[in-house]
Amino acid sequence: MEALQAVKDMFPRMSNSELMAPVDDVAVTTDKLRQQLLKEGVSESAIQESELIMRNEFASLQNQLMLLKQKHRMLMDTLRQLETEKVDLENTVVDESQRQCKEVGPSARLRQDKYSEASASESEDDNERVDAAEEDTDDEENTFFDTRDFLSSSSFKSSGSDFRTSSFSSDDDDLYAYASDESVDPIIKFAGTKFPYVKRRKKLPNPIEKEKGVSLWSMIKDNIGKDLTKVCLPVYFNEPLSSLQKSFEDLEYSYLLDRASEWGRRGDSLMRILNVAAFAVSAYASTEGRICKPFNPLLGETYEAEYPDKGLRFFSEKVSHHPMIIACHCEGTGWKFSGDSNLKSKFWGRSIQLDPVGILTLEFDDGEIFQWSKVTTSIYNLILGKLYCDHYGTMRIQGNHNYSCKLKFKEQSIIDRNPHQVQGIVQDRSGKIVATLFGKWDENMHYVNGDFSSGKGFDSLSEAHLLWKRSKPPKDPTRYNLTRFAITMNELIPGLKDKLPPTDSRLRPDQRCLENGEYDRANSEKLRLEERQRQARKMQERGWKPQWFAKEKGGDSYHYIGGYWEAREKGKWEACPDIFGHIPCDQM
Ligand SMILES: CC(C)CCC[C@@H](C)[C@H]1CC[C@H]2[C@@H]3CC=C4C[C@@H](O)CC[C@]4(C)[C@H]3CC[C@]12C
Repeated sequence: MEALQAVKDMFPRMSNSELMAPVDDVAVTTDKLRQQLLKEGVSESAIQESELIMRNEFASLQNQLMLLKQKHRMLMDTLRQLETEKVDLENTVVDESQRQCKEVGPSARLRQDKYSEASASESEDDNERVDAAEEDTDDEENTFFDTRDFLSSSSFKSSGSDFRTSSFSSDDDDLYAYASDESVDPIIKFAGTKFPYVKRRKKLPNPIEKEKGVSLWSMIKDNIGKDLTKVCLPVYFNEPLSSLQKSFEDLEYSYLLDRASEWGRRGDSLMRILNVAAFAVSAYASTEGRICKPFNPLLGETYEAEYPDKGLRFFSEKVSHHPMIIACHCEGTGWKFSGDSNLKSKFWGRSIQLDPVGILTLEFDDGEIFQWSKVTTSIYNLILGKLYCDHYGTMRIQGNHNYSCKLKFKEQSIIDRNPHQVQGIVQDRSGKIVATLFGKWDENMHYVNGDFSSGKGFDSLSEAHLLWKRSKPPKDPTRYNLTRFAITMNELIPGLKDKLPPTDSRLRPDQRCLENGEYDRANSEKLRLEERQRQARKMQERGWKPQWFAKEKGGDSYHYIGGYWEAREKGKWEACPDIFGHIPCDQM
């Protein structure tokens, strides 16, 4: 926050009237010139000609000045707009770091020690960059060998043809990547693929209005004259998904959990944790090339995703506005996944660093539990250049049985020819490394048995197995760059609308308008809801409680209290307020 303030102070704030004021009339007089020329005995006509020349010269100078002033004004507005975006982004994804520091509860402390150290030091010295990845001074080597070189070598066997199922349309093949490894049991191969087919859309609706140009200026001019703090970021920067829906994106590759469940059932806990690790990495795949902001859900907004085609149902709710926390709960086939997410941010001028706080928990029906936290994400080029994000740091997947896993996400450097690398190891209770993982968070993950964490011995290596491969992008990519899975998330499939509570993200009007390409309406609806959301803090202070999640006794994390699907069965939504409509006076 301090850093943000410091940067803000760097921008001089001129009032709009100052900026728009016409250039003061520069009085140009030729009197002195005339007198001089008269003294020299120059003729009247020559004097008049000289005066004309002078006046013309000044007029063109004045024109140039006006143009410069106009350019200056545009630049100032651009700067202001950029500043607004920054602040808005902060508000959406971030919350007061101090508040969070104070609120570090037992569950947060459960996380890896190094990580908590990093967050604690933040309040002491906000300006010192604490790099979770660098901080990790573990015994193992930190070197990242070049997986690309390795993957392209002839010793690598498991790429080639991936597993395909016939029960899916041609569009859906490629979904369940699996090594062409004959030894893999077909039951494992088929785990997570034998679910009923549900017809879902393959593209977003065609935009009703023409897409607006990417020009920042087109948006700036709409905001001229507004108080900086009241300017809301135009909907143009949003993608037609809420953060609640975005959290469901982590489950795109849920078949990895189905496989993990099946492996464990057969007593192979190593294969189980390898699939869990691949799942944890796969959650990042959809962030590549995504540069729009998800909608910030309203307090109490919910999102349900019933996906029998993936053998799961997912539910999420925004449980707190300050700090912004989203809780989710997902029931799969043989497993349950839950967590709450809250982002701590640091602003570095041209980039923003987001540190997710909170633990994700995966519990298999046989009682095996895995817990991990997400790594740091940074968004670069906020001011100039192409916006992109990177994920880096160490992720520890802690299991309650035999194995635990450590995954390192390599931080991208400016000249990195091979970014997005992830490498990991699986250790047994005694600390022995039993398997090595490697890949890229936006491409694939492989494993080899044994310890290859130093990268040595890879030449002689003949067996690397594919665990996960990112599925191909949609046929009709939009400017939001949504994955095929994300495209399905805001769809109101036939019959669904009647079953939803009034709090579901799919019913949020501005988001729906944006999806339909009605940009102007989307903007005005967004303004209305944002105005409404300003009441949220007050509501929370007056003891507002989430509907479907509750804080653990003495803990800090939210847990699903149940009842959502039961209420849905009965259509009992009386307790769900109409959050997208107009606010009743008694709640103001
Ligand atoms: C509008 C302009 C200025 C900014 C656009 C910012 C985009 C790139 C930001 C806004 C919110 C961000 C997301 C917020 C939260 C998470 C969860 C984290 O565990 C992985 C990264 C991820 C998924 C972020 C990816 C980048 C993201 C989508």
